[in-house]
Amino acid sequence: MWKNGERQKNMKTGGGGDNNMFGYIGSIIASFMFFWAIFEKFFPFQIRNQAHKHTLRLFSFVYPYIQITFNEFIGDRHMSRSDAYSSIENYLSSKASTQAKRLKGDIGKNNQRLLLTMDDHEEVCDEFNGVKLWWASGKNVAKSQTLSLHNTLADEKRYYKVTFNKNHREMVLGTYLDHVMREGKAVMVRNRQRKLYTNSGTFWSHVVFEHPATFETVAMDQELKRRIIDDLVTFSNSREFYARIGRPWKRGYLLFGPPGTGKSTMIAAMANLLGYDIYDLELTAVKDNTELRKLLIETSSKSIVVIEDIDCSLDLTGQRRKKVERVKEDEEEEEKDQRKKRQSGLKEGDVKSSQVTLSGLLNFIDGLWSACGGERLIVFTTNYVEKLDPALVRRGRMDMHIELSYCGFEAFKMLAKNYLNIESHHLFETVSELLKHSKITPADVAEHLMPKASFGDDPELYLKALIQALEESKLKHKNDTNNNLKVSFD
Ligand SMILES: Nc1ncnc2c1ncn2[C@@H]1O[C@H](COP(=O)(O)OP(=O)(O)OP(=O)(O)O)[C@@H](O)[C@H]1O
Ligand SMILES: [Mg+2]
Repeated sequence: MWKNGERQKNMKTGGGGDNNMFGYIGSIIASFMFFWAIFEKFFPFQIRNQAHKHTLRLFSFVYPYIQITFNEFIGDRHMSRSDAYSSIENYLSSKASTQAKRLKGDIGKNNQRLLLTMDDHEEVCDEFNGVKLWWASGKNVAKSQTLSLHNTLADEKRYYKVTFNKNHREMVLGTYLDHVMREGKAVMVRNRQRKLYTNSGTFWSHVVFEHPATFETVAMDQELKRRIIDDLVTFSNSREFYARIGRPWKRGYLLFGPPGTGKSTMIAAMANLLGYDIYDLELTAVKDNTELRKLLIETSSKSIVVIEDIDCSLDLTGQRRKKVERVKEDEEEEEKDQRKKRQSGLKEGDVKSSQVTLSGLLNFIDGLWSACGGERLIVFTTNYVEKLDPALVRRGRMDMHIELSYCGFEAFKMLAKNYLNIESHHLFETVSELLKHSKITPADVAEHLMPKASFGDDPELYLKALIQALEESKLKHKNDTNNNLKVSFD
């Protein structure tokens, strides 16, 4: 904790580049206070008022510091909590936990972690670009409204006050306070309870988002995984870059691959990596382009807008597919449609009246209003990438195309480590050979590695069951290839 004396000592020893003159500040202040006390006792109000004005002028002339106060509540009736105050509170929490002697702890309504802040009348020191600043918390207690004859309401007005040398005025008012606000908001975002939004009509409703998936648990090619993580992290740190080149701060990802290869799981891992909310946009529940635009405007910054199974949601000629009339291509898709309909609560009649078009969706992705809020990912998933209109997935709209495919040996090893807690086994070689000749998804492999009472803790039993499934899959794959050959000879 920084005391006033220490602050002055630091200024003298080069902390702020001042000379010895400031060593006398303490005694000057004490003398002023002494004279002021006498003055207040013997002179009338008008003279005192004038003298006060001049004293402040003189005081600010010799006082080498500047102070800025941030009040907790703003507005005439102090009804709303200041965003700046909340940002500072979050910004200072890490400093408070290491420097302050008295702390306050709380889990706010939307917080998922405990937030430690400094208690009233504590002080912490901060350093930015080699410049020292002192933050103090305080409160003014004013007795305001009288509730009854005997009761008074003590009105506590809390504030943060930052003190710094006047030589650094420009830097503090410019970059430093900007940095505090931004960092404070980032801490707030990291601490908040994240949400999963779904749309019904023009409204988003949400539940708390607590998906356990992380990139460590997603089984896939390691090199591809590293590239995706790098891309995401670079994106989230590129605010200035996007501002400089004049592009909205957003990035599009297209995830494609067969069912059960981890597309939805990866979206959850992305949200967990960056601490974003998810907006799961159900296009079949959106009436028209206007409604689509309205929904987008309501999404917040630091979020992922997801459209799952994009090929099922849009007719790629530009008109929405009429689901009721659509010829079902196979049983798998039919099941998916039923699921979508159930999720969105749509009746068949509703679907016919929907008019979201491909161009409406393109505007949704890169229209002017998509820039509102900033820092947003748009993720499409599909099982059939070849069915998508090239305009929809061109670079700039969908910046990164990620193929999630059948389970390879590397992905298997990751699943074995996560599910069975083993990194090697004599059966791994057999699994590796079989994986080369069978098409099995990570979801299927994971299913075989799920705990079973009859297998207990013995990894060998799980691996043997998996090997059997792989052999069956290999056989099926071989038969399918033979059948295809027969057709082509006819
Ligand atoms: N690559 C993977 N790594 C780890 N687990 C996976 C992976 N792929 C699938 N799984 C497991 O399988 C389940 C289904 O996966 P997920 O829902 O992500 O598939 P999907 O690709 O979205 O399928 P669909 O195309 O049908 O939506 C998940 O709960 C997850 O546990
Ligand atoms: Mg999915």
